[in-house]
Amino acid sequence: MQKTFLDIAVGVLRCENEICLSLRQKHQSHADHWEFPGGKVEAGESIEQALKREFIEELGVETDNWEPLIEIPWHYEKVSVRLHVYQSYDFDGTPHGKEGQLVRWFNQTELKALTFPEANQGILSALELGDRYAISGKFSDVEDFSAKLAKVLNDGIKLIQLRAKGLDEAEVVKLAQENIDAIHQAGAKLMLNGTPEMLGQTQADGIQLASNQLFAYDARPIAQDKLLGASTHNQEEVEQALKIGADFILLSPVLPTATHPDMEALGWDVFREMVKAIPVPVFALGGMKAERLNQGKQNGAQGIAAISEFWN
Ligand SMILES: Nc1nc2c([nH]c(=O)n2[C@H]2C[C@H](O)[C@@H](COP(=O)(O)OP(=O)(O)OP(=O)(O)O)O2)c(=O)[nH]1
Repeated sequence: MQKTFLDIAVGVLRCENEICLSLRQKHQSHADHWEFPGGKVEAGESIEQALKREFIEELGVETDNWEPLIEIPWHYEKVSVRLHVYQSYDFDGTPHGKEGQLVRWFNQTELKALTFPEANQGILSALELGDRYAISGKFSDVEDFSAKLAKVLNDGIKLIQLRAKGLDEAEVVKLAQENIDAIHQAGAKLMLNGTPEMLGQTQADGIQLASNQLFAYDARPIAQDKLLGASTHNQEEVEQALKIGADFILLSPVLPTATHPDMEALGWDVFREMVKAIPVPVFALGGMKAERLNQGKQNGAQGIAAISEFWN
């Protein structure tokens, strides 16, 4: 049976590193949970119009320039919602709880410790991850790896996957440890293409599970405070990735790619339809070039992932 979703406009209002939240009240569902202000989209309203109205009604501030961040479909016990999450830095006035609710600014790093409605996990991931994901490609030796990594960091890329198929596990762990300080100093995060055990031996930020690894687990294989990325190519793999609590998904190949000439490309139309049903950020992989970033976002992606485009 097709469920009807209630469209909810959700606004991440930002001021430098801080984000404005309000506390849901006793008479509401998800009482005492923090939320990004917003509410139901009324008939005939665009998301931006709904956000402007809600922020005036609930927080007494005029807002503008809302940009899409992520769309989250979610089934609660009594209602199914589609959260249309937008963000903006543009507001006039001081947000305050016009309906008696507590309103507070939080530093982005504080959000993980707060209690939100379940659907918000994907919003937190979307805020944490950038919009470009670099996957390491060929390198001749350790020095060459570090030089190529330095270029990626210099380009402002904040999410990097260490993928080195020619090395054994101990060598990958060593390479990760040798480069982790440079990555963290640049404000970036390192994902290991490897196992939970390897993650435990490094200070990397998370693991990227290959599609054939996903089915080895029934539940999330790493701690909540680490990032779990899942590589997928079809609906079945996406469902398994969500079942084991992936924080974000790589979906490929979106376009034909020289690395996997045997695989049929999904194309943007299929990609967009699949993303619509996924409640966490999705990176488009396969044939990605920097200039495709906007196209990816228009098709619902968090951003694009690539080897050759970023690693050279
Ligand atoms: N505004 C907002 N709503 C959220 C967030 N996360 C989340 O799951 N939701 C859900 C909770 C509600 O089911 C719905 C918001 O609808 P609403 O804000 O008009 O609902 P409401 O206060 O009248 O409360 P209720 O009907 O759910 O009790 O979206 C969030 O971060 N912000």
